[in-house]
Amino acid sequence: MFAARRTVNLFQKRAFSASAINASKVAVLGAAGGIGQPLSLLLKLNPRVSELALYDIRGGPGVAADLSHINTNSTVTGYTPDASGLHDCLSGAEIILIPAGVPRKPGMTRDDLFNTNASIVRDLAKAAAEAAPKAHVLVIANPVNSTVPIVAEVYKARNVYDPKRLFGVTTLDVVRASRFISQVQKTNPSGEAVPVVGGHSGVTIVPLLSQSNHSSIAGEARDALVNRIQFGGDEVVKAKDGAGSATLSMAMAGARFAESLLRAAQGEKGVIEPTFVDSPLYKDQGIDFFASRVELGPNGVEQIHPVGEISEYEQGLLDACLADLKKNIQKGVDFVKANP
Ligand SMILES: NC(=O)c1ccc[n+]([C@@H]2O[C@H](COP(=O)([O-])OP(=O)(O)OC[C@H]3O[C@@H](n4cnc5c(N)ncnc54)[C@H](O)[C@@H]3O)[C@@H](O)[C@H]2O)c1
Ligand SMILES: O=C(O)C[C@H](O)C(=O)O
Repeated sequence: MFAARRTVNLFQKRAFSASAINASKVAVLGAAGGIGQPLSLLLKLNPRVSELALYDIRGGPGVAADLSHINTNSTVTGYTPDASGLHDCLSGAEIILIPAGVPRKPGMTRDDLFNTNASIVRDLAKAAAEAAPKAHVLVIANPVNSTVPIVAEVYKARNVYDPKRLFGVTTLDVVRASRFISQVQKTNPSGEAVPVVGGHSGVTIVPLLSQSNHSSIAGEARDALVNRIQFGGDEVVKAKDGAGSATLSMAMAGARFAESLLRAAQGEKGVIEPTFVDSPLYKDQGIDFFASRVELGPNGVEQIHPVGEISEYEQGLLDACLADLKKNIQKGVDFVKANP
């Protein structure tokens, strides 16, 4: 009898301390969309998430009701644009993921989404800056090279900008890179790590095969692999034939990034993810944001890793990247200045 009671008490104590460590509210803005739904599903399955707050201009409560029946401990609440919906969704959030915005159709570049998505991201950033200024903001909406600077400008204008807490999600590029190289080399993708630096569109995506397990890939095989990694998004857009772009692989990549951030926030050391952040690496060339390997910590960015040694061929890719990136970043900054 005594032993049984003691077991229960120990269990309760362990359960309490686990939930205290893991209490994390995560908000998804655009939660009813192609990415938002599977991303929210993966977050519902993540035991590090204690509260899931789902916002969309349409359909948030339905997605929340559906996910709330899954037998994991986290609570799920759906919010609409009515009354204080967005504010309530964001309030108290530690992580805010933004997949809200329109996806590409065949023939479009990510930059073609700017006119629609810039104002969506700006308005969501305004709400986040007010309701949860200390949350980590993970921008998925394209064009990431411009939408991340948009969020930064919105936060700067409100004096709440913390460069360590703003991330452009470029995880899908390294997910693709490890998969594509494994297909060429006939290896297990989980053992492949190809650093991808720069930004998240076309030539701004710079895979560093020289730093992979297969540094000897050269010639046409190398060129084809680099091209596939840079334009992997187009493959999906073409295959979906007007019905959007990558959603399921993106949900996996976004959930992986959120999980890494939560692991780091909960004290794990040495958590490294590629991400597009406010970075010192090319500021001397007027480029304020750059994706490279970033060590994450409880306050977000802990350490930004340099690009490292690269081949002459990769230096050519990097030069092309930097030229485009500079324009993409400036476009986002100018947008907020002209449309505060
Ligand atoms: N970073 C990446 O690697 C990556 C990968 C894939 C897609 N994307 C981008 O993610 C975005 C979303 O893609 P998707 O396939 O989920 O699109 P989608 O159209 O399926 O879903 C977008 C959702 O956003 C919602 N939304 C629109 N305006 C909103 C607002 N103001 N507030 C809240 N919600 C709003 C819509 O109602 C919709 O549910 C696109 O811009 C796409 O290009 C980025
Ligand atoms: O290709 C797109 O437009 C979506 C996304 O950026 C991707 O890389 O799949």
